[in-house]
Amino acid sequence: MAKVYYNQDINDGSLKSKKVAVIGYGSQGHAHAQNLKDQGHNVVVGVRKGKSFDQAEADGLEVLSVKEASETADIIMVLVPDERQTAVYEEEIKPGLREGKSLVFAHGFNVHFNQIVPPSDVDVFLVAPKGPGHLVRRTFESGAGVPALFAVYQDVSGNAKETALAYAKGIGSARAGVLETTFKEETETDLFGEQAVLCGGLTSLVKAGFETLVEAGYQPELAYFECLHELKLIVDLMYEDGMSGMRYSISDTAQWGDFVSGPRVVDKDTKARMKDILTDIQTGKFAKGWLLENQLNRPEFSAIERQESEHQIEKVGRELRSMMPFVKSGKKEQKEVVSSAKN
Ligand SMILES: NC(=O)C1=CN([C@@H]2O[C@H](COP(=O)(O)OP(=O)(O)OC[C@H]3O[C@@H](n4cnc5c(N)ncnc54)[C@H](OP(=O)(O)O)[C@@H]3O)[C@@H](O)[C@H]2O)C=CC1
Ligand SMILES: CC[C@](O)(C(C)=O)C(=O)O
Ligand SMILES: [Mg+2]
Ligand SMILES: [Mg+2]
Repeated sequence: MAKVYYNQDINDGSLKSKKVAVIGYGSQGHAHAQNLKDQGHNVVVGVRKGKSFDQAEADGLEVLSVKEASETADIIMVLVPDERQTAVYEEEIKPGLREGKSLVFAHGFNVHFNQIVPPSDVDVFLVAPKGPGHLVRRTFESGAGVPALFAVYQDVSGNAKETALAYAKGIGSARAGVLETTFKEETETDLFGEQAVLCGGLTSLVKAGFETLVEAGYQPELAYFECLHELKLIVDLMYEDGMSGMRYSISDTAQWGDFVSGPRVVDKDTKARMKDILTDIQTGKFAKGWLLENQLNRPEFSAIERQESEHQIEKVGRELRSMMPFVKSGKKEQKEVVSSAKN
């Protein structure tokens, strides 16, 4: 069994005397900065002028440029998008990265794929929450937490593991469980999970189900409720009590259909394709393609994003959700705070 660290296993005293720079104030950045601050840590946000800068100030945080924040902090957490990290690191973080400091990531991508080569006199580790940043904040505020992985890449001080665990506790992850890994394992499993199961696998499954019903003449609104809206309710049961817990709540008819039809949808060929996806991740083929797509200014990314937002399931969903005020948009909340801060 892997060792799982919880709050009571972690002494975060040493982190209290350090200054933490959270670079970037997006999905993960806003959650880390606010959670650490709420836990009594000394936090500065480093971000360029603009939307995020205004938001961080409106949230009551000390905000500096990336360069200034990196200069003043002992611990520098890099939370700008993966594809932009190398440029931001080279131009604005590296100059302030002196001996004795810690360079931290929430995903091992750039270090593992050799895009960022840290100097040899700093600690390098990652603390990677296993959940979207907006939920890292939301669960923290509700008294809970999102589990996280940590990995030490370089331990110059001899305290890198202690600091990583203290950081994980600071963002609330040790309320749920913190697990040790390596940069390689975190990077490859995170990419695999989001591509094959959590994001790519899921959206393709939902769309295929929706399209199958609509093409067979069923109402799109009904197909939306059946294939997307209800998914949360089913996943909530799995989150609470595992697959058998979910099956406890569904009808025996549904459970029999689950047993006999599920494996017809996800069969050995699907698993073989999952293995291909994993191979592309392990060999660096996926990373190379993603970095190239960004160098070209994201032509394919933008085209697919536009096409996806115009899919019938999205149009129907927007209409149906507007009639369910209890289904709150996390995105809307963020925008409202920014605009009210500017007014
Ligand atoms: N999203 C998630 O839930 C998860 C993310 N991670 C990892 O966390 C890291 C951050 O990802 P995520 O939170 O999604 O990132 P976001 O896309 O949400 O980050 C956007 C933030 O980065 C800032 N930014 C972008 N470019 C620059 C720049 N050139 N200079 C300064 N600031 C800049 C943006 O500022 P502006 O408003 O000015 O554009 C904004 O504050 C990644 O390594 C990711 O893999 C790990 C676990 C989950
Ligand atoms: C599942 C997507 C993720 O890996 C995450 C929220 O954990 C990401 O990179 O955003
Ligand atoms: Mg992830
Ligand atoms: Mg990820």
